[in-house]
Amino acid sequence: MNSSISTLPTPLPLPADAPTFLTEHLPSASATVDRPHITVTWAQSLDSKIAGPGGKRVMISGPESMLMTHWLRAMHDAILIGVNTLILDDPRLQANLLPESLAIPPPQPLILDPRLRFPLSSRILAEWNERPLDRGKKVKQPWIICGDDVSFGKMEEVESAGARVVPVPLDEKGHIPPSSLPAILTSLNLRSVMIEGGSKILSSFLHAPTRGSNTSPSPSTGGSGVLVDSVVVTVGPMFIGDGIGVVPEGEQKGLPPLKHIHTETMGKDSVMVCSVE
Ligand SMILES: NC(=O)C1=CN([C@@H]2O[C@H](COP(=O)(O)OP(=O)(O)OC[C@H]3O[C@@H](n4cnc5c(N)ncnc54)[C@H](O)[C@@H]3O)[C@@H](O)[C@H]2O)C=CC1
Ligand SMILES: Nc1nc(O)c(N)c(N[C@@H]2O[C@H](COP(=O)(O)O)[C@@H](O)[C@H]2O)n1
Repeated sequence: MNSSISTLPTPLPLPADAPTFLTEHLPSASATVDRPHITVTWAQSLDSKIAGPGGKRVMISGPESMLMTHWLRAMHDAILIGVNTLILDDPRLQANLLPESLAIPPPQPLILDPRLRFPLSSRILAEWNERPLDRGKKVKQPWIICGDDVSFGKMEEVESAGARVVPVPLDEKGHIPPSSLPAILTSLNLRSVMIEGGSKILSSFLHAPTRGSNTSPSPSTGGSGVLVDSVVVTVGPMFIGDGIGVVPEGEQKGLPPLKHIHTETMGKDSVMVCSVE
């Protein structure tokens, strides 16, 4: 729909209070629009669940690691979730736990939504529409990546409601192809993205083999063909039992080898930073 390139403000240099293990190991500061950095992140229980039965949201992260997640959000130009997470959790996707005095802008929300099921009642859209003075500072416009076969009328309806619609070709599964994400980010002038879930999105991006042959290795991880550069996982000391796994049932095979970079204890939780080999 709206094909104009957006201009993002240069992010503020991150203040000293960001966790050093993030600033040291996550290269979003050195990422470029031509070679965007892709971080995949989630919070899981000891039995590898990210939500409860029926996708019910569970607070896995304690206050310390949740604050870390908001720093992570602030360190990326964009935050990406699947449409099911939007529908089930109705998240805000801001960096609102960071001290207000630092005036750190939130990441750009990107929703992968092939059929454009985006609920017009969603909180991210309401906050964008209802807080005009906070635009760009505390709230960002939701950008919805959908299939290019969605009807023009539907796209127009969502754009009239205040979101931006970005149509792209779908793959044979009817998904946004993970391999197309770097080019999508480049076209949207975004240097880095934090993929936050849910389960189907985590699986599809972690299984994605390559970024394409014409891209150079990440300067910081050295990873050559891999799509995902960094993985940041919060592990909370709890069992969820029945619930949504990190990846859906039957998709545990073929996940990539990881290289451990750092583990930090944050309150009750462990936070692991890895690169993808
Ligand atoms: N603990 C945590 O860190 C997090 C937990 N969650 C939980 O995840 C659950 C939702 O997960 P899911 O149902 O798996 O939905 P999801 O949020 O992964 O969305 C899946 C949908 O995204 C669309 N999609 C577009 N491109 C895709 C691609 N390349 N691959 C896969 N899907 C693609 C499809 O329409 C698909 O149905 C919720 O219960 C939520 O609470 C979500 C984020 C973080
Ligand atoms: N880091 C983390 N820890 C948990 O325990 C979680 N349940 C999640 N969930 C993710 O956070 C989103 C909600 O974010 P807002 O606070 O509303 O911005 C939710 O949709 C999941 O993506 N994350």
